[in-house]
Amino acid sequence: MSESPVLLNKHEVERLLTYDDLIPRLESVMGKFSKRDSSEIIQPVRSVVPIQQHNGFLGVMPAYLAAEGILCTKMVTFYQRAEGSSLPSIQATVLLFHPEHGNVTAIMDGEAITAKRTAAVSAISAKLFKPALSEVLCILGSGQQARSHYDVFTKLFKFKEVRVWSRRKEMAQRFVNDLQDPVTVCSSVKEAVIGADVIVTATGASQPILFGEWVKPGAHIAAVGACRPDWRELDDVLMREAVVYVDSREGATAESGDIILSGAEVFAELGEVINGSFPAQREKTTVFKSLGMGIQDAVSAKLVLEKWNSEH
Ligand SMILES: NC(=O)C1=CN([C@@H]2O[C@H](COP(=O)(O)OP(=O)(O)OC[C@H]3O[C@@H](n4cnc5c(N)ncnc54)[C@H](O)[C@@H]3O)[C@@H](O)[C@H]2O)C=CC1
Ligand SMILES: O=C([O-])C1=[NH+]CCC1
Repeated sequence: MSESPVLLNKHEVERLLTYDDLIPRLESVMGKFSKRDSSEIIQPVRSVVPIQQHNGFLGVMPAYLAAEGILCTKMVTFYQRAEGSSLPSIQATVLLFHPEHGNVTAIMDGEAITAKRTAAVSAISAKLFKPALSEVLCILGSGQQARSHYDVFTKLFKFKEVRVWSRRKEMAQRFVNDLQDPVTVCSSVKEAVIGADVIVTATGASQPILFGEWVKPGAHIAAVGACRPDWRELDDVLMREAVVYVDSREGATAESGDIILSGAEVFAELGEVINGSFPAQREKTTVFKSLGMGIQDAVSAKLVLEKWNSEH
């Protein structure tokens, strides 16, 4: 009879998962993934069950990392919520299994993992693609992802100015009120992005909100929202003019409306740049289109469990 799984709630996962530990593991696993060695990593494209009646979907995200001994799946729901709803848009649970025996070893909250690993991967993209002189950070959206991106981007990089825009100005104001450092609240997307060197799009938009004509040449955009084949955050001009990087080519061509509907060409995966097989075109305008990957959840969950085990 196997031992009962460890149960970890959001508070515990948040406490145990630090960006300093997470970033190197994500860099390593993204690099390995891009080598496409199926004896090392198996990660199918996310299975998605649309719940059209309620503006949501259920995604199942399994992954097996042989060398690391990680067998994992995340189950995640995303519901487009009314502004100010008390329920989060993303709710998730992550299961870790014993790869040899198949029993569940841990069941943990996936909200904190999703928030932190997505922001950490965007930060890796910014490290590689942002202009050498990056003074202005702009965040579009004021939800969970906006906050985790603010946290890790301002932890890793020094900006002279940080701007935030949200659909309702009071939500942007609420976001800023929670922070220690000054952040400019902008009244329009245009005002927020003009002159910005790094732009994070982390909204629930399903139509473009960011237009290429406003974007400073050479800027880097970490595009986190619009994770359905018919949803957009970025317009055709931006998608076609920028050098487009993705987390996974298969995920991007199956799920990203920004890529599918604009017809933009994917230049490389983040992992291919990490591996040195494709260049980081830092001097050009770059888009990193993130959809999220099971391997990112898997290494995050393993890290959380290792930390928890070291304390018990
Ligand atoms: N790439 C990835 O790995 C991940 C992507 N996501 C995506 O990131 C986005 C943000 O997620 P959360 O921060 O968790 O959600 P959230 O609900 O906490 O925040 C959503 C933000 O988008 C804004 N928004 C909603 N609809 C909008 C519209 N039509 N136009 C402009 N702004 C709009 C809201 O005002 C809010 O500021 C979602 O699209 C979600 O699917 C979430 C998790 C992982
Ligand atoms: O990777 C992820 O968990 C998600 N991507 C888009 C919605 C949830």
